Formats: sequence, C-alpha cells, structure tokens
Amino acid sequence: MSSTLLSTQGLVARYGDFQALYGIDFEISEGEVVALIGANGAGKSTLLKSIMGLLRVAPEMVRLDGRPVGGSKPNRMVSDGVAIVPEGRRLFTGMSVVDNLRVAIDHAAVPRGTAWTLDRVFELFPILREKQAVPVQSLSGGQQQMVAIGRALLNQPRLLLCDEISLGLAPKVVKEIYRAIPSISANGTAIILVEQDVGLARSASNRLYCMLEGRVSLTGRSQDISREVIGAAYFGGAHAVA
Ligand SMILES: Nc1ncnc2c1ncn2[C@@H]1O[C@H](COP(=O)(O)OP(=O)(O)OP(=O)(O)O)[C@@H](O)[C@H]1O
Repeated sequence: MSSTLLSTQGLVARYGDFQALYGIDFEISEGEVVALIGANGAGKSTLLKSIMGLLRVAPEMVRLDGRPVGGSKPNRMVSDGVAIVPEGRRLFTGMSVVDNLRVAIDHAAVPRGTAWTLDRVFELFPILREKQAVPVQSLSGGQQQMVAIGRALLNQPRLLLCDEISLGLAPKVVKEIYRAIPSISANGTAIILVEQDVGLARSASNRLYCMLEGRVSLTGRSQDISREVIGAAYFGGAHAVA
C-alpha cells in the first residue's frame, strides 16, 4: 500500500461540554478502503465530521499529506481533496438529478489523476443516466444514495468519507451500491466507510477500525480479524487489538 494520505493523532472532539472522542489515532493510505464500525453512539460520525472540518479540532490532530489541517473549514477540505457522503444524503429537493450532480462540479477540487465526470458517474450508476432529468425526491432511497455518492465524487476527492451509505436500504440495493466501491478505489480514491453491517464492512475494506465509546477498540486488516474478536471490540469486554 502506498503512503499515508490522511491521519489523526490523539484526536479529541467535543459537543459543548460532552466529550465524544478520546484520543483517536487513525490513518488511511492513498487508494485504501478503511471501514469504521461500532455501535450507535460510538463516535464514528463524529470522527468523520472532525476530519471534514464540520467540528472544530486542533490543527495537528488531523494531517493530510502530513500537513496539519484539523479545524479547516469544510470547503477548504473539499478543495484539498476530501469529500463526504453525509448520513441522510442531504440532496437538494426540487432540483433534478443532474442539477444535484452539477452543484458539485462548481465546487470541485482541482482534479488530480483521473477526474470524475458526469459520464463516469453514469457509468458507475447507469440508472442515474436514465433518471437524470427527474426531480431527485422522486427517486428511490437507493437511487438517491447513488446521487449523493456521485455528487461527492464530482468534488474530485482523493479521500471519500461515506457515512452509513447502506442505512435503510434493501439488501439488493445495498449490494448494487457497494459494487461501486472497488471501482472508486481503483481510481485512486481512498474511502472511509462508516458501516453498521459488520460483514459488509469487513468484505468491502482493506482494514478496519472498531470504535467503542469514543475510543478505538480494535484495528487490523479486515480479512485477518475474526468475527469473535470484532464482537468483543464492538460490544466491549476484552480490549482487542489484532
Ligand atoms: N450534535 C451533537 N450534540 C451533542 N452530542 C452529540 C451530537 N452528535 C453526536 N453526539 C453524541 O456523540 C456521541 C458519538 O455520536 P456519533 O454520532 O459520532 O456516533 P456514531 O458512532 O456515528 O453512531 P450512529 O451510528 O448512531 O450515528 C454520542 O454519544 C452522541 O450522542
């Protein structure tokens, strides 16, 4: 695997007086797929928000290409090549599929490597080409998720943050969406996948981190970690490091 793209060191995050993260050490390399698993409230979304600049953290707690970027504004992170598919998608209702996608093109980072285009997004999710003129709110949940992923890709990210992209979708649709993950990483884009479905997280990723109550309870290569070890790290009990 190539060099470290993004890392966090001793990352601490708070919502007012409430401390949600306690010293998270995390890293992801170029083109790598890393899954982030853990029970509700473990701190997965908070870690993504801290990386994306949606929560204030100290500069040296997040590094991109070794440069301190913690606490940068989200639009600065986008222009530095980090994009997020937020939980709940946050699409622009009342606008067509293609207009939702075009919004991202206007705010894209300077393309590095192979740039994402509308055509390439339509190749990844062919149904979106057919539905491009349709108001986004009339799409199914799975199709809306495809738009959200496509929009983030059109930001030309080197790192894509995905927050529970399978949430509330039928298994068949989830499979369709997850089929896109290898194509995205093959393009050189690293991906952090926050995922509730542990089996899915494990099979889609190179490495995983399990979080428990604001801390990393387990990390290792996804294929090397047994379900039992993951179970212990997920629910607490023995502190596990594979
Ligand atoms: N806006 C907020 N204000 C206060 N506390 C928050 C806020 N958002 C999250 N928290 C708290 O921070 C902790 C971590 O939440 P976070 O959403 O990061 O967990 P998560 O692992 O992503 O879980 P989920 O799968 O439920 O989204 C939880 O205790 C949660 O209640």
